[in-house]
Amino acid sequence: MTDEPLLRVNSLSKFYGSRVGCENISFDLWPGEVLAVVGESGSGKTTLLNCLSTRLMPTSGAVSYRMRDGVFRDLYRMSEAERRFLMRTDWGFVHQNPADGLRMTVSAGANVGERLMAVGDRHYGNIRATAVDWLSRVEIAEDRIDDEPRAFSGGMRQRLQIARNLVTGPRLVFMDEPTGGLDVSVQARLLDLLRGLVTDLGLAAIVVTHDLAVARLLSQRMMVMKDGHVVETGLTDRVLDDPRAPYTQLLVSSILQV
Ligand SMILES: Nc1ncnc2c1ncn2[C@@H]1O[C@H](COP(=O)(O)OP(=O)(O)OP(=O)(O)O)[C@@H](O)[C@H]1O
Repeated sequence: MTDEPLLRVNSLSKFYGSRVGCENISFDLWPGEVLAVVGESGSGKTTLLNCLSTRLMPTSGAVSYRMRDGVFRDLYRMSEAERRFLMRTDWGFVHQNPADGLRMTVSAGANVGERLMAVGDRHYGNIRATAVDWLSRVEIAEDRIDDEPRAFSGGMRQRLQIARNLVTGPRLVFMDEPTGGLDVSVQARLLDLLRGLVTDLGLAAIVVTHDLAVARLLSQRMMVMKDGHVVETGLTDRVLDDPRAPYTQLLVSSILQV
């Protein structure tokens, strides 16, 4: 274990004109740590996630990331090519809608395999074997490897998206409502699977969710947002069992429908 964080977020703000997206957000994320960002619709969760993953440029603030060589780099001062390289190799991004993270008209095997090719693997036999292994890890039968994801159920698509993201061994995964839009029984199974993978791989993750059960199951720490601001942060069990901010108390007692 290292005694340095993976990600350092410093006074991050994003405004859309005069409207606050998120404001003055600071935290450290440690290797292997899962942070849940919760809050009702419009609280700024997606804005924050998109800024952290450099899909969106913040208005002010800095985020530094500890690269594999141990050196911290300011994400917003990197070149576009460097950021793309990080996204291909060291990071994953799991979208709520699997169609946003998959190529729907190429086979399941290719969806996983092309990420390996993007990091330089050229050996067809290895790529296929690794793809088969990853499909089985996300409970997709080997005989579906040549099928396109559009022939898959919602749950299978989401599991495929997860395999595509994890096959390159990322150190940090961003997830935007990873179980949203699925049937409740499918959600429970997916959540179990995700929890197992995150633990086995020692992944660090930032998970945006409006579902406190997802936060409870996946994260060690959580951050509660309202109107673009963090209203409470702490260990997930502490925040859920003993919420201190009045807004968190409302959330936890389910008075608020988020
Ligand atoms: N492209 C945009 N242009 C202008 N305002 C935006 C834009 N995107 C988000 N906002 C505003 O920023 C605030 C935060 O929105 P954001 O989507 O980050 O919240 P959220 O918590 O992710 O909500 P949801 O759960 O509905 O996705 C809201 O007031 C929203 O209206």
